[in-house]
Amino acid sequence: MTQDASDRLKTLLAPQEAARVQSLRLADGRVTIVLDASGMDARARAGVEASVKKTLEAASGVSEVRVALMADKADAAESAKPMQRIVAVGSGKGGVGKSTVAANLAVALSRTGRKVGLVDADIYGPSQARLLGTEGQKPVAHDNRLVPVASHWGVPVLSMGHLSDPGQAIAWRGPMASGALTQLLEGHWDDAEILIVDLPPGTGDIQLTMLQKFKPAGAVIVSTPQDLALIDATRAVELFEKGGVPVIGVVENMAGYICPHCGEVSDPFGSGGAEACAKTMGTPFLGRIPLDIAIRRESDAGTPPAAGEGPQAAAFADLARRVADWLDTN
Ligand SMILES: Nc1ncnc2c1ncn2[C@@H]1O[C@H](COP(=O)(O)OP(=O)(O)OP(=O)(O)O)[C@@H](O)[C@H]1O
Repeated sequence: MTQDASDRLKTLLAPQEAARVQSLRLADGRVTIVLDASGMDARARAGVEASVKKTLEAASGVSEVRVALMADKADAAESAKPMQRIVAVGSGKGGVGKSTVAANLAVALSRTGRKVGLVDADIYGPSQARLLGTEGQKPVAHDNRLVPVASHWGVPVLSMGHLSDPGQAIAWRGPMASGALTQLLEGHWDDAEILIVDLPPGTGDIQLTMLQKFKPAGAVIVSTPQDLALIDATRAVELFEKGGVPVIGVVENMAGYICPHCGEVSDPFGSGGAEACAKTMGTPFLGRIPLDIAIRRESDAGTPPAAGEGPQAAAFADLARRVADWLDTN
């Protein structure tokens, strides 16, 4: 290829792309271009690669474009890691189904093809080992870090429930509990793009450690429709917002009970409260999960309903889609 042809192709690139060109060759219509990608994260690399490819493919005399991105070793190691984002699932109040929503959100996101891990940060009342059917499995340590336990549902998980005996009460003080949370979060989550973290209810040490140390990308708040639960949900939203963690939205769980015998829908806890509450707070509403005996039964059996078919799975798939959309655009 002549220098002229090389220069001509280079001038087609945006100046910031042209500045990164280390070599550019054209042979038999095929362009091989090497770019210096030092200091760029994975997203920026992908963006530059796509843009350069598109520009050169449109040039006359070019039938194929091969882009190679070169970086120093530290950069290359960093770019090999997938961008991992933490989504915290919280609630102001216990028993509203936060763990159930966290487990099924993880499974539903994984069904969309994303690589998802699940951390049970509910140190005092861990339930994810049961919900994902991994009770009795013990994580091994590698390089002083825990290796997540594989589950049947494509979602690896780490929980205090894997480390303590079932039914054993954990009575740690705040700093110890925060230390345990750190170990769970700093496990070998290398493959996970999204880490769903099931927080304990309320606004204590664990939540603060979580916000300060691990900076979740966003938080999902779970509430039932009763007024009292909603007041607590408002507090949870405030905690995250004060901590600089954007609230992805509020989910209403245990909404609308469908009688398994006659099919009549009733609202034992009221209905629409979480949507109205989200509106008042200016927070997105992420949808409703029905109060359904099948959800409790399947969850207790370690078979997350989100992994199945039918309306329960559809409700969690809908939630997962909203969370994924949020992550893609924020
Ligand atoms: N939509 C639902 N329909 C029926 N049962 C549900 C639903 N959501 C949760 N449950 C049941 O409610 C109980 C409490 O749920 P879960 O443990 O998820 O709540 P939690 O908010 O995480 O509680 P904790 O504060 O103890 O961590 C469980 O038995 C669970 O199976």
